[in-house]
Amino acid sequence: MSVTLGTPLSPTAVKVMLLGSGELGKEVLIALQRLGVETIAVDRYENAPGQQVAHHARTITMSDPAQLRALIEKERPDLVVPEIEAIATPMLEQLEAEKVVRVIPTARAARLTMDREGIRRLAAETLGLPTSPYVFCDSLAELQAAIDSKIGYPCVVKPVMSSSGKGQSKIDGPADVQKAWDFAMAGGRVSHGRVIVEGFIDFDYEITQLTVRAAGADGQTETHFCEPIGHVQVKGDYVESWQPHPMHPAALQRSRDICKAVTDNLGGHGVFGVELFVKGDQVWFSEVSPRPHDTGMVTMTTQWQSEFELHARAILGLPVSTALKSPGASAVIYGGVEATGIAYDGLDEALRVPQTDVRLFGKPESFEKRRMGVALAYDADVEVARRRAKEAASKVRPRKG
Ligand SMILES: Nc1ncnc2c1ncn2[C@@H]1O[C@H](COP(=O)(O)OP(=O)(O)OP(=O)(O)O)[C@@H](O)[C@H]1O
Ligand SMILES: NCC(=O)N[C@@H]1O[C@H](COP(=O)([O-])[O-])[C@@H](O)[C@H]1O
Ligand SMILES: [Mg+2]
Repeated sequence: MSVTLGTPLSPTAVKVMLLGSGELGKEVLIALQRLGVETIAVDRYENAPGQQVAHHARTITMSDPAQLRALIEKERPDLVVPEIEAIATPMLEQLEAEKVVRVIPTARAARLTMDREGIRRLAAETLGLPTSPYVFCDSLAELQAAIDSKIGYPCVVKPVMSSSGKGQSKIDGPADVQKAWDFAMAGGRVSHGRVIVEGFIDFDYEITQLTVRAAGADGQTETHFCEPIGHVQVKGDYVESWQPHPMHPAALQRSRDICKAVTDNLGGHGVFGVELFVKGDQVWFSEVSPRPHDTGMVTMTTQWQSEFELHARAILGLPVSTALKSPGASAVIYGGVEATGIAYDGLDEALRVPQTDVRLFGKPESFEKRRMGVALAYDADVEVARRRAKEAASKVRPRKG
């Protein structure tokens, strides 16, 4: 097997198009740039983080199949790399079937993980993996009936298409049901009017198990596992992550068996962020992103090859190493204000916290709870790293410009 790369902006260029160019895509694009790949960053708004570092920036409605086809046919990338869920994935399947483009990891994987229903039914019903009990509902009445007959309280309601906790809420009793329904209707990325209600899992901890499918020397696909990433979520959105998260060997083995089953089925090459809930030796599959994961930003300080470099290498057919460099942690920097073109005070103070680093994503518009940056810290002691990452994040003070 020999992989050939080219020169960007020349006839030999290998061209990669990112569909979604937020903070995760930006890092994948930087990793691709370092290998001399020609990059096209697509997003729904202008000056998205990844668009600021790519050769080409395009702004379209990615959930519109006609716009998506027109752009891909015009740019003719070698690879299309979905970075968010809300994409017209059936169109990607068509284009892949017509051999117009290769989709990472596969168009089918992008479709199945585009909403919660495809992946949940695959994991629970086709693969028989343990998940929370769940029902999909199209109305408030169906939601109430599902809770009364099957799910019970407490439970969690989420729009079928949403991420980073948007539209998600926990229901503790009958008084919360209407509110949760209304919140889900307002919070989905594409309004579908459909939700999943899940039984609440009272886990000890949750992890992201980054799983990489990459070509081995003989051309066969190999599966590699990163050290487990522990994280804390508030209102369904990650605020803190660390690596490695200590696990009982039986729970770790069970986790990796689940990851292998899911990623073997989804196929293709690249990084998968498999989210798992753990209680004692019991492990539940929650969901999977067929791409780098937000909690995996910690790998920018903990691994020799970050999850973004791993993704870039794997999709290009290059070898990967998931070796840990140092334990470490990440902590999110939220916008805190509603404004465009905000300023960030306190970077010097943040970086004076030992063994830390900061990424500011450069998002053109800030919202109170929009993730605008992340602080990273490494230390032999993961608890020290967690403290320092949080301290560094707290020193960065976003404000109106
Ligand atoms: N059934 C459940 N039981 C207990 N906690 C849950 C359940 N479902 C979700 N959560 C909590 O909410 C978090 C976010 O849920 P989930 O990953 O489904 O949302 P999301 O919007 O897809 O988030 P992201 O895009 O960041 O992965 C989980 O990491 C977990 O902390
Ligand atoms: N959990 C999924 C996730 O973290 N996705 C990341 O957030 C961006 C959207 O941010 P925005 O909502 O601030 O535009 C996405 O483009 C991706 O990088
Ligand atoms: Mg999640």
